[in-house]
Amino acid sequence: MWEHEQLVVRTGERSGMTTMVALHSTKAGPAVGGCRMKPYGRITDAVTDVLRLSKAMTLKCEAAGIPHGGAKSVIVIDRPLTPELRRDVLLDHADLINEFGGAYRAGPDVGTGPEDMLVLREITPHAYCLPEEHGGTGSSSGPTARGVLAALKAASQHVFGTPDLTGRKVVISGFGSVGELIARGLAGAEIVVSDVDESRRTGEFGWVHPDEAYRVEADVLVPAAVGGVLSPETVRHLGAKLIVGPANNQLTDDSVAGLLAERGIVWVPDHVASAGGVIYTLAREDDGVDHETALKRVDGIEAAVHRLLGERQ
Ligand SMILES: NC(=O)c1ccc[n+]([C@@H]2O[C@H](COP(=O)([O-])OP(=O)(O)OC[C@H]3O[C@@H](n4cnc5c(N)ncnc54)[C@H](O)[C@@H]3O)[C@@H](O)[C@H]2O)c1
Repeated sequence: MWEHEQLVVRTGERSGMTTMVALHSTKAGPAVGGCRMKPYGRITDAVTDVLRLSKAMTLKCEAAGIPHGGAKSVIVIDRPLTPELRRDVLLDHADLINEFGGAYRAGPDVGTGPEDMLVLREITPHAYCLPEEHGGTGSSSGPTARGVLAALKAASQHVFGTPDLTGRKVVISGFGSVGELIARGLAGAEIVVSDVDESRRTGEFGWVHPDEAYRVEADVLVPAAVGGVLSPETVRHLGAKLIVGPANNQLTDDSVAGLLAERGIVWVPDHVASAGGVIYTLAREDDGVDHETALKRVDGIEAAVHRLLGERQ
């Protein structure tokens, strides 16, 4: 069933590249969501991605009690990006964002960062997370990782009877900006990391090949790379008892949640665990609260996960 309010796909005038915005819902307020920039095999793959991700943003805002709806945008990279081309496609995308008249407000996502938001701002006021020296809150990776750590505490209490993961084996799949901060926030745990990018292997933590990350016997698995990693096939071989991570849309489809429950594996939905970034950004940039107050709101994810897992019992 079609449940989105709008999907707009445009060919950029400057760049000739395809960019798109999916507005899932504005019922709770203007829709927010990141701008993803990456190559896709086919345009239809990008459309599928933007539709799923925008719906997940609605769920994320709802779960976090934020008065916003969900949206997402995608810039489809179809050739090597020079700095000029990157700028052109961002400006094209900013034109598209403006067509929504404030109903869609963009932030960074995979492939974009605060410097790109600065380029969007040349054309549209509807871009969050500018670099701090330009008055924004910069990268949201820190608050996102903090939110995952809060979710981990509550879930660990539920599964292991203690919020403390000291001595427990934690596998983190995706050793990028959020994955690394989660690893550093779990002092005392036995951390094993995994990444398709071998250059991320530093020797500081244990290492497992990405193909094995979901099979390794562990107490906790943290999906921190890409979506669609929990499928009927992967769930059959999962080696962890608890799954909590920031990667968006971890399940290949909703039925996988039932398969996890059948195997007795506790999974905290990604739209709950990964909300720290959006909670922090909106608290600072829309509500104008200070850093500490915004972090306290992020820490509220712990109580949200307690409620969620309590209800499931
Ligand atoms: N950064 C945020 O504030 C934020 C907020 C909400 C959700 N998320 C989600 O969390 C995840 C991580 O975000 P990030 O900002 O750390 O991204 P990132 O790009 O910094 O890191 C992702 C890492 O995953 C690795 N990777 C890619 N495919 C992989 C695979 N198949 N197996 C193992 N590793 C793989 C990449 O090499 C990279 O090092 C993403 O799914 C993102 O959408 C991030």
